[in-house]
Amino acid sequence: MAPVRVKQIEIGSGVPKVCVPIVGRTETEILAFAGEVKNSSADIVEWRADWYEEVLCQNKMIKTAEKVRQILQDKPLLFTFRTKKEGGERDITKEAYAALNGQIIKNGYADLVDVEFFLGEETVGSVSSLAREYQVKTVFSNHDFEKTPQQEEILRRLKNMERAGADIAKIAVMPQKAEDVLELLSATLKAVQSMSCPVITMSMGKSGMISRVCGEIFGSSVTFGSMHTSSAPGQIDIEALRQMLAVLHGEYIQ
Ligand SMILES: O=C1C[C@@](O)(C(=O)O)C[C@@H](O)[C@@H]1O
Repeated sequence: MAPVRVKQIEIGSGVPKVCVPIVGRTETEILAFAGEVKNSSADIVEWRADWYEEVLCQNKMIKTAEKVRQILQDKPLLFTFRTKKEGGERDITKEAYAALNGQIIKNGYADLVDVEFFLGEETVGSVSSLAREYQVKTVFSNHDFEKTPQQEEILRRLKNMERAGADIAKIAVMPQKAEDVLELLSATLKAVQSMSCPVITMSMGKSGMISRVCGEIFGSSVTFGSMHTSSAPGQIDIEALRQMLAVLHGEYIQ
């Protein structure tokens, strides 16, 4: 598997990289959050733009994006509009989704963009080819907030993302029982053994929390941690998460 370099960060080698989502509804909230994350130990910052109440107002959105970029300076930024269907805050047409991501990519406001895989070939293809042109990395993603598909299906989706041109392939699923967490971890291990792009996986909720700390062993290259507000169930506070990653990295072995 070949790691992906984004600014000073290498995704897909060593300790999983910690990504903290900015989840603010107003520009004031978003910029304050960006300031806090900038000064934290986060390796990557995700801006969950579907939370922003002005996200579909092009002028305001561009101005806010420019300010976020300025505040974060050299911290890698992942831009994400999560659709309602996959657990996000609002709906969007495919045209508006492609236009929004296009604006962010062309203006150089993000280092990585999240591309929802099930939006279909046309949208995924147009956003990802633009990203490639502007040297922005793509994280193809899929989320199931209800259940966990079988490991063969999880693996199939990750591989399809790679085949469709993802720089990084991501899937988040919800466990209904402990076996579901094993299913996700098993699929993750098989993915890193058979794919060439890094993968990001997580089992959500409390029982899936273990999957957010063991990426160094089973292969998930990024883990999402929270700073006072989380963007998905089961996210661990960034400081506690750092410690758990350090323990599993072997830093506390005597
Ligand atoms: O895709 C993901 C993963 C996530 O859903 C999680 O479970 O941590 C959180 C989202 O903000 C992010 O876009």
